[in-house]
Amino acid sequence: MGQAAAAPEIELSGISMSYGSGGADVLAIDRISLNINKGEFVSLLGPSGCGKTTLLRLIADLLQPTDGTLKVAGASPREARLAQKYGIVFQNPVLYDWRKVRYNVTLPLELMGVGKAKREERAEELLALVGLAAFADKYPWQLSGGMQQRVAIARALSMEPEILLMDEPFSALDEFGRERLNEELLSVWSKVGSTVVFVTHSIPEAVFLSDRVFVLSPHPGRLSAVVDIPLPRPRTSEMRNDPAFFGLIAHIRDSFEGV
Ligand SMILES: Nc1ncnc2c1ncn2[C@@H]1O[C@H](COP(=O)(O)OP(=O)(O)OP(=O)(O)O)[C@@H](O)[C@H]1O
Repeated sequence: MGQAAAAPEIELSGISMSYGSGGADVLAIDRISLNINKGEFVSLLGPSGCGKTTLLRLIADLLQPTDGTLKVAGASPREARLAQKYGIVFQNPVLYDWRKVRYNVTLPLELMGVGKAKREERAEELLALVGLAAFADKYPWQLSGGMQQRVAIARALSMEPEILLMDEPFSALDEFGRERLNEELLSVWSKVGSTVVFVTHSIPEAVFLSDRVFVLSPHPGRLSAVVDIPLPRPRTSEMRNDPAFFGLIAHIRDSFEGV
């Protein structure tokens, strides 16, 4: 796991993105260049409005840049999307309340025409992976917010995506739930090995999870620092009390000063 890979899996060069047209343009992203390696866990970190979601949507092919080039595994984001390379987890889990948990997880497989037996097998595997095997036949509304987000993660992993894009997935949870989900996400990631791009405005969350943190500054959104996180893996809850952990948080906080 980590950064030891050949060609970068995601390459952004000189990416800019403006919203709107005419005199009212908002420059959300201003000439951002960065590379993300295969199997790497990176965070996009910054205050509200710095363009984190925009950047994630550009990678996901949900938006087109106004300038610059973006490559995913050597191809365009469109080709990557059509090749099912992405799993996406949004801030709000967007589950279907009338479908049991197992059928929420298998929805993408159903849409792709995967047979029932295979779908059932995958649901069992994925729910075990996110620690929800016992909840397969519950409905989403019977689960806590954290459990619902675990269902959304299982669903995002159902097509075995090479790249997992996560947009502030735990921001609606309390501090305890968020820390637990951070640890669970790392345990899932260590098993699936996807490249993860994780959007957050929490410095401790970015430090705890990532191999590298891309720090963004707002108005317009620019890349202001790239911080390596050399904490060993697997990361444990005890590491949150480690001076090295606090040191990295302070270092990133300092990089915001003057922003
Ligand atoms: N559809 C849109 N039309 C016009 N401006 C937009 C649109 N979406 C985002 N913006 C603007 O682009 C900038 C970046 O927004 P973006 O949502 O990417 O930031 P963010 O860092 O994800 O913020 P947050 O943490 O609040 O979600 C902001 O100034 C925002 O107002």
